[in-house]
Amino acid sequence: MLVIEDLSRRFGQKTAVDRVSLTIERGSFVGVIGRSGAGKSTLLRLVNRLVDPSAGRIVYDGVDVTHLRGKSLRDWRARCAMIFQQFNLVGRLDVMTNVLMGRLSETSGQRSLLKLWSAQDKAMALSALEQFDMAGFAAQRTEQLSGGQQQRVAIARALVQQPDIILADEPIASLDPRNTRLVMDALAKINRDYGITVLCNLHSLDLARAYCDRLVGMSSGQVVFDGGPLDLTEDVSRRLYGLEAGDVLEIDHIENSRSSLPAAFAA
Ligand SMILES: Nc1ncnc2c1ncn2[C@@H]1O[C@H](COP(=O)(O)OP(=O)(O)OP(=O)(O)O)[C@@H](O)[C@H]1O
Repeated sequence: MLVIEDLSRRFGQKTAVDRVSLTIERGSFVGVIGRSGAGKSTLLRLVNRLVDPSAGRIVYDGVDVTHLRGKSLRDWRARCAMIFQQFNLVGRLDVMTNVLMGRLSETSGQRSLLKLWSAQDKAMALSALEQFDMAGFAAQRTEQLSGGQQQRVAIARALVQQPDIILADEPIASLDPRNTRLVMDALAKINRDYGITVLCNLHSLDLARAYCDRLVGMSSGQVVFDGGPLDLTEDVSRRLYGLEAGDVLEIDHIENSRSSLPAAFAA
């Protein structure tokens, strides 16, 4: 279980994340939603300590990871794999090598420098690629793949890391609808088949409702909504995105629109 307690991060005068407290159950698929600048990316980066908090704590399975350093920090980062909007793959290397990079924390520095991956690591990488229909591209240079294919390679790399948590920061932001579905399906598969907790920042409310079992809405660094997909009514969405009645929302298919706000919305 991941427990975030009163977590804040300031950048100069700006408070990007403001006293956020959340308890994330193991195996859940949590969507983090909210306007641009709401603090979603910073929250994910705080969890795997790419950004250090100004205040608050992050506790995983009873262990405080807020101030880890050195090897303990590297171990923690290996347990929470990050997936980025821009894939962060090495384009000139082949797909297989990129996936094997996910095994780096388990491989000695010398062996990884010499690319002496074990047979077990290679089998694991190939199996991960197979799961996302990417095994046929194993020997291809990564930069020759489409965006959606590259993101599936990034997800395979995250999977071989054998993480407890996947932090996906707008993983489908630059993809077309078909690739968007393939990438979201890949994350759903990881979550379902391996019980890996997924925290995923999303701009699309339709996707958030379709894939996540819990939605956390942020505004000005604070959590202002925390509920299930059905709680995300049109009223809630309008408040979250600060829209006036009549503005066009990207969610057109909300069936259960109610005028009263559910308890999940912290007024
Ligand atoms: N390294 C930084 N230095 C200064 N300000 C930052 C830094 N990182 C984030 N911020 C600010 O913190 C606020 C939250 O940014 P963040 O990227 O977390 O929001 P977001 O909800 O992920 O936005 P988007 O959906 O556009 O990615 C913004 O006002 C941003 O400008």
